Amino acid sequence: MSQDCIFLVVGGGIAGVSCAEALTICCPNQSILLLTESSIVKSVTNLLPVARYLHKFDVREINASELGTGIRTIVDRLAHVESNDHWVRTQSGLKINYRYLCLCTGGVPNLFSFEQEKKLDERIIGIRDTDSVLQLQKRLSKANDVLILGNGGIASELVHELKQVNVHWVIKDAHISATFVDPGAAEFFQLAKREKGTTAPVTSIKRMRYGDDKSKKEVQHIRGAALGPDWHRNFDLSGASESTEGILPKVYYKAHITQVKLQPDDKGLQITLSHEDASEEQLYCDFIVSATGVQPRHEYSTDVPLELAADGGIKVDEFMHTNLCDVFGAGDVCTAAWDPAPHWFQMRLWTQARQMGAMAGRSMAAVLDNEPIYQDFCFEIFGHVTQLFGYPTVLLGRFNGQGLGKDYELLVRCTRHKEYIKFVLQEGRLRGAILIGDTDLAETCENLILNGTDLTPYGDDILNPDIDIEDYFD
Ligand SMILES: Cc1cc2nc3c(=O)[nH]c(=O)nc-3n(C[C@H](O)[C@H](O)[C@H](O)COP(=O)(O)OP(=O)(O)OC[C@H]3O[C@@H](n4cnc5c(N)ncnc54)[C@H](O)[C@@H]3O)c2cc1C
Ligand SMILES: NC(=O)C1=CN([C@@H]2O[C@H](COP(=O)(O)OP(=O)(O)OC[C@H]3O[C@@H](n4cnc5c(N)ncnc54)[C@H](OP(=O)(O)O)[C@@H]3O)[C@@H](O)[C@H]2O)C=CC1
Repeated sequence: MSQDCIFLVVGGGIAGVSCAEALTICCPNQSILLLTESSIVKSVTNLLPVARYLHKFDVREINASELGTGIRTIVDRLAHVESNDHWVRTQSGLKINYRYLCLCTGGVPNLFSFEQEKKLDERIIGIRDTDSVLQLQKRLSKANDVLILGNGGIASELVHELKQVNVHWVIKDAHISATFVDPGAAEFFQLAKREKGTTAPVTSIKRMRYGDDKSKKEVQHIRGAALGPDWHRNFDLSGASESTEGILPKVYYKAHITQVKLQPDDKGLQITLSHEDASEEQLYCDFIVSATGVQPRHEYSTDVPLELAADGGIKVDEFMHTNLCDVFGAGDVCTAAWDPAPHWFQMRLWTQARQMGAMAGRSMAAVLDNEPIYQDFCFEIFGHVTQLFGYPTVLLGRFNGQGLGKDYELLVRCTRHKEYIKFVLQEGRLRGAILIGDTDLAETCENLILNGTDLTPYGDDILNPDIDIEDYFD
């Protein structure tokens, strides 16, 4: 049994669907086949520009059959790639001959694990797709205490969304949400949570020169694609403890789990945490949510070994080409192995999954048509639009001073409960920004970063709340 196509895209997440959609635009008359393990695929809707190169959008789950005309779909799992002969084999034994292949097989949670005891691992769960949230929901319904491990996107969302359960948040860092924000913004979020609706906004501006590099490092087997924005709105994430109403999550800073024991009668877990000063502390929980990052997922075999980066991702060049002939890659499964533009770096986010998927589609089309191709401008600047602790948040460029060493300044404007704005300046030029709240500054900041405008003459006025900086630079 075999099938033929010109373009074969594997994976029904944002990267795969964006790649297939780009191909329908570039090569409407060629056969495009999407091989997806799950019949539910992700599609981007309500794309809204927030700045010139920055968009926010919704992610919709649709049945694979509802994808645009021009995309054929097969629900099956990729098992083997024979790149020299241009065919793949699926788990069910189907052979698919292709001309160009794009691997968009995403990632799985990089779970914290106690391999020595399987029973303990059963109480450690990760969040990736709908099934995993249903599992979380089931466990929560009987839980009084939950431990959340990790300090990135999922942990920050869960800590804000869980109800009727004691939340123990264990982080390696000295401030919360360190993957995305700096200590100042973390404090802004915590104050907002503690003082919900109590005080009037007061604005303060501070300039700080960084003496040390505070930059953060960037960036089981589960089936469906990663969840979409606001995924938690569709699920009741309540625990079994009504007496916890209004109790804030307890944060364990600079802490590591050193021991996990099952309590007698299968009652839950006894956890030992160790701190930087070598002190130890015990806590009890029903289960652990391991929100500890993503591992690229590529379980299929290949005739020629895929070249992998240190983080396990498939290495791709600026045109999303892997080391295998006519094989491309996009999204969470791959690692950007090109020399990046000064304001861009990779993070495993759906914005980048979409951009990489579309870039891969255009590159494959260009190779088929023997046309020149240039890297898309979106790879010139890192941009991320999200919500953290209920606040709209925009991250631009090297927003945490990533890769800038010790030689940068921070200019911060904070209005309690309203907004937190941080500019990262190097030699008077804006290199990155964190914009929390409805700041309307995204486009201005994007322009300032890309144009490299010298802001030295404006001094701290650049963030003076009485000056409209959008007008300033018009
Ligand atoms: C809970 C959660 C919240 C998130 N929130 C945000 C957010 O607010 N903002 C943001 O920017 N990002 C967020 N992300 C990250 C974002 O979802 C991912 O970066 C993005 O979806 C990755 O898309 P992808 O297409 O590369 O991978 P995936 O979505 O993982 O899709 C991969 C697809 O490939 C399929 N597949 C895998 N192996 C095979 C195979 N062998 N054969 C066939 N098919 C296969 C899978 O079934 C899946 O459909 C979140 C992630 C999670 C888990
Ligand atoms: N709003 C958004 O934009 C959201 C984005 N996402 C994305 O979804 C993906 C999965 O989210 P998530 O799992 O939160 O991943 P993230 O990469 O965002 O965060 C992982 C966190 O876990 C920490 N960590 C890693 N290993 C350990 C360990 N063994 N013990 C303790 N801490 C550890 C990391 O610290 P360190 O960095 O120091 O290694 C980091 O703080 C990510 O790509 C994320 O960007 C998810 C939810 C929301």
